[in-house]
Amino acid sequence: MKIERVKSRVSLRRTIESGTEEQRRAVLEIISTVRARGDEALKSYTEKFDGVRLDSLRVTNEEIEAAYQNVSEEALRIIREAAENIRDYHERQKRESWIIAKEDGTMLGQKITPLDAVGLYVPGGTAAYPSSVLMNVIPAQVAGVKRIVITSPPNKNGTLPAGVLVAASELGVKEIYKVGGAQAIAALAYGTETIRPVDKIFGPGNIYVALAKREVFGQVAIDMIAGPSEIVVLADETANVNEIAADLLSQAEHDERASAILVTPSMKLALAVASEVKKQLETLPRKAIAVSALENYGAIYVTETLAEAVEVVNELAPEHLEVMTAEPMQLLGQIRHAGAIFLGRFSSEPVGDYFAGPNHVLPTNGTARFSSGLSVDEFVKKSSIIFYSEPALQRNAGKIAAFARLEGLEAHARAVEERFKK
Ligand SMILES: NC(=O)c1ccc[n+]([C@@H]2O[C@H](COP(=O)([O-])OP(=O)(O)OC[C@H]3O[C@@H](n4cnc5c(N)ncnc54)[C@H](O)[C@@H]3O)[C@@H](O)[C@H]2O)c1
Ligand SMILES: N[C@H](CO)Cc1c[nH]c[nH+]1
Ligand SMILES: [Zn+2]
Repeated sequence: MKIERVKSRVSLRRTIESGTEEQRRAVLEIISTVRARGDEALKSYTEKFDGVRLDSLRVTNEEIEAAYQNVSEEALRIIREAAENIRDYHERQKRESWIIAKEDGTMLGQKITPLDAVGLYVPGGTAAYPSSVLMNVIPAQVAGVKRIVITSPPNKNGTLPAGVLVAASELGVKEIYKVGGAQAIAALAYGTETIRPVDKIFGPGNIYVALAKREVFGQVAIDMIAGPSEIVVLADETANVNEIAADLLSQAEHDERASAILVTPSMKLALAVASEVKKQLETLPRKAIAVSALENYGAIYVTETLAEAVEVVNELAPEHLEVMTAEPMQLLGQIRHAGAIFLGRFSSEPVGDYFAGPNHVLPTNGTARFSSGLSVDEFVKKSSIIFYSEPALQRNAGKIAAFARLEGLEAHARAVEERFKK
């Protein structure tokens, strides 16, 4: 890993991928074909891109039962325990509707209503994560969403990964479709004979999925366009070199565009971590991916002081931040921008990816400066409630009408005055 001395003004912000002209055109064509030809379009795109002709798009009970045969008892127990932790954490995010009554009889409030139907896209390939099924479905359930749909591209045998099916089934998700790419997003947004449309689409995917989500935004809501994983470790000379190296690699192995950065005031630690990362890479099954990620998006930044290192972290605004210093709790107040903050040496990043309870869908590309991880809030909407009593309106009618006339909106003014015409 490259070692660089820095003060601040460092950035890991990559440009959000907008795809090539050809990819954008392909996505537009896929969406319009799905709108025109429905299920038949889904089946023919699945044949073309995923190499399998399906008779039926929906996952059957038999497929779910077969999936259970391919997941060990132990894995099942772990999925269940993780799900419990995730549910427990998200239950605390739940907001209640509220209403207040004033002395003059006015009542004001906010009504929380879950979305009716959401769709979760689970990417195919090696990135099919059962943990992401838990992280998206559980907040939806806690919010009270009634209809939760999962879509994912089938493999060549016409099935979905066993772990994904088992995780979905453990949560009671019944509507699962074997459709991937832009065609899946089009089906969720506009509907086909088999797939009824949803109100909001969640989940990551490749460039075709990302472009399709952007294209259908407006017809439906979307969560975010998530970028590749990122980790920043903030450490001082007291931190354990092997543990830092292992944690950096935990995110570098995700994707060739993943980013892993150490920020430290200790040159001694920087040198030791650089050499330990090299050593640990040798035995990693996903070495090629991690090497490429570290070459292009990895770095070790050395600052003069710990305070400067904290400033660099805030500049980076990483998806995941690990604080491995003598007193991690004392730095918490100074950290302004990070999707998730892992404190101390026993809070390794994968603890959050799988098990602790907070969501692992987090803001990337420096967007932690202004946005937050996935939560129950993204699965509800808020309606304001207004009840004005007669005396309350009488007392304020003149002011409201005057405000309306200030904007030149006479009908607004008259609507209020109509109540008190003599
Ligand atoms: N940020 C996260 O949390 C996170 C998590 C998991 C995966 N991911 C990302 O998800 C992606 C997974 O990618 P993937 O490709 O394996 O699976 P995917 O499910 O995203 O895409 C597969 C689909 O892409 C479509 N496709 C492929 N080639 C096409 C072409 N030439 N024209 C039109 N459509 C085409 C096909 O319909 C296919 O079904 C990766 O980019 C990975 O980084 C991100
Ligand atoms: N670290 C990823 C999000 O950045 C989530 C994940 C899923 N499985 C393993 N990790
Ligand atoms: Zn991860």
